[in-house]
Amino acid sequence: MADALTQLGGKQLRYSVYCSVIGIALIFLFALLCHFIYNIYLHPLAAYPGPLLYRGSEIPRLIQEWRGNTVHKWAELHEKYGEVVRIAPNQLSYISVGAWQDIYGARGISPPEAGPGRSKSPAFDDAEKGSRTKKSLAPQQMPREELVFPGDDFEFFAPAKPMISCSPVEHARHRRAVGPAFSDRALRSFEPLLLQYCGILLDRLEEEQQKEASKEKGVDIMDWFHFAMFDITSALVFGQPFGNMARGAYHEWVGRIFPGMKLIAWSLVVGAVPGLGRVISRLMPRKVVDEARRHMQSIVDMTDARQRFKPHQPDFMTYIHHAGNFVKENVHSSSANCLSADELYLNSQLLCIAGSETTASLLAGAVYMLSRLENSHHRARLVAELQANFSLECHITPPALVPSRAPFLNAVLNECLRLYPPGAINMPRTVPPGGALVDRRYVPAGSVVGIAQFAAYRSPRHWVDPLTFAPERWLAASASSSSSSSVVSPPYRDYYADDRRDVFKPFSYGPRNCVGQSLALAECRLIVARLFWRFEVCVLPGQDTWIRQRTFLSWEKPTLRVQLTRRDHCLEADVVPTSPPPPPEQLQRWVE
Ligand code: HEM
Repeated sequence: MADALTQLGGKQLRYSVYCSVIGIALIFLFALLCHFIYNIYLHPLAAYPGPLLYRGSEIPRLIQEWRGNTVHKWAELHEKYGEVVRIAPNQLSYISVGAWQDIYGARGISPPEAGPGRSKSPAFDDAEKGSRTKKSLAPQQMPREELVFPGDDFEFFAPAKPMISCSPVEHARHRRAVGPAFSDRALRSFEPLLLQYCGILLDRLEEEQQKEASKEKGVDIMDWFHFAMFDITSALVFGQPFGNMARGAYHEWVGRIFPGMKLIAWSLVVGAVPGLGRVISRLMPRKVVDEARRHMQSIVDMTDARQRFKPHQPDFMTYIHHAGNFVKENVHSSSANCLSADELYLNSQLLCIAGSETTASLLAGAVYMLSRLENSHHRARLVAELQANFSLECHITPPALVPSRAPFLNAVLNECLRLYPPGAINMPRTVPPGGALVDRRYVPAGSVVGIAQFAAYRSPRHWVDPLTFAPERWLAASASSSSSSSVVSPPYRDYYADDRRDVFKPFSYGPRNCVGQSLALAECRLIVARLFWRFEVCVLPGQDTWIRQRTFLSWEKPTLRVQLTRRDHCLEADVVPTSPPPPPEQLQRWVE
């Protein structure tokens, strides 16, 4: 009897536990449903178009981020829904020309436009007042979206931030401190270093190609572009290279970058789910956290080591203003122009990654595009331009490759940046208090907005034959903007006349645009020109889908196998500079 009663009591208890769990789950689902319905019908962004699930819930966007599929998905959605798409309840993606100025421009908040059917929003009055009062404190720009990492384990040197994610006021100081390293004078002084590393890259590629194993398998030029660009940038940041090219393998620090990017991208997805971030951070294996700490410690060691010696040629640190290794305060006044030690470490890491990953993408994109069978006439035209201009490889220098002197080379690079932009993911900004007009429509404060470069550059709304690799479209641009019409044949000029070239800003725009643009272009022009001058480059079969890549902060680039054959014209030629490079003050300009 007692047993039966206990059994009955146990059953009842289990029953009431089940009921409570089901009840809580139902309440939770009901709350989610209400939130979904609110997002669809009542949210301030309710009037913006987009797929139902994306408008109602954050989950579909997070799934795309997790899968590394955002750039392709946003391109698909823009084709379906137009120039602005609501990709999450609180987030808008744009591909229109006007959005560049409104989101990234120095005046993040545009003046309201009076016009038919466009009433001035009361919220906009606040925005205008706000912008007037704040003007004296900071240049008006939309702040970057605050990224949420799970836990504090990956927030090294907090509260210091690197220039790419600091507040608008701090950002101006960072740019003043770092800017001199990218001045015309500084860039000219880096020329000997670029020539030296470009020479090493080509020689090492040639050695690799001659190895028995490479006869069939070819050379993985993707790895070699990574080796070279991380070597160049580390030589510029730390005064000495990582030594990837010398070793023919990744330096330990560089090797951690690629899985690290994926981990950061996934951490941001996890961090975006309320509550989940904390849980995951507690469960995060200590090994991962220790690895991240070691990674950051290497940056500190390399940056500190650079302060103790003077490299034999100028580098970024020759020009960057910083407050010395042990000064961590007193640099935060808005009129200062130097970095604290922590900021220097964070910016060293930023420069190292931003300066290498992106250029390696552009170089690989150029090799892939030019080597495709259907583009062989473009490759022939590039080689013809190089052969007409240069009889020796050592004559190919950054000043000799500016657009006015090597128009087709520059057109090729532009076309690669269009079809395969290294900064492909949306660069998110948060609309400041008071709201903003983006592309002539009001967007409330707190919304996240950004341009989808990949989608914008492949949209038939903006480009004639958008998916065709056609460097001529850029020659048409230069022909119409200059008096010289001899560089382009008339049919091209007419055919691509409707291209919206003003939407093309692969280095972004405004106060937070790419500080390394001129350096990046000089590096890529030099390497592509010398590579195609010296070698016939042939991508091995079976790699047609190489360009269909996922993105985890940057492109996840697979191997790219090529065969390199030295051209006849340089069998006998002198490919090594015979005289030492001239001193920097005698070098010509290579920024136009
Ligand atoms: C083809 C090569 C490159 C491309 C396409 C590119 C593109 C970009 C883009 C789109 C941004 C804006 C990112 C954002 O707002 O979220 C950016 C920022 C930046 N880039 Fe580049 N970049 C390239 C090469 C370089 C190089 C060579 C360096 C330096 C060595 C560099 C250093 C930076 C830095 C420091 C920032 C942050 C600027 C700031 O926040 O003020 N980049 N880049």
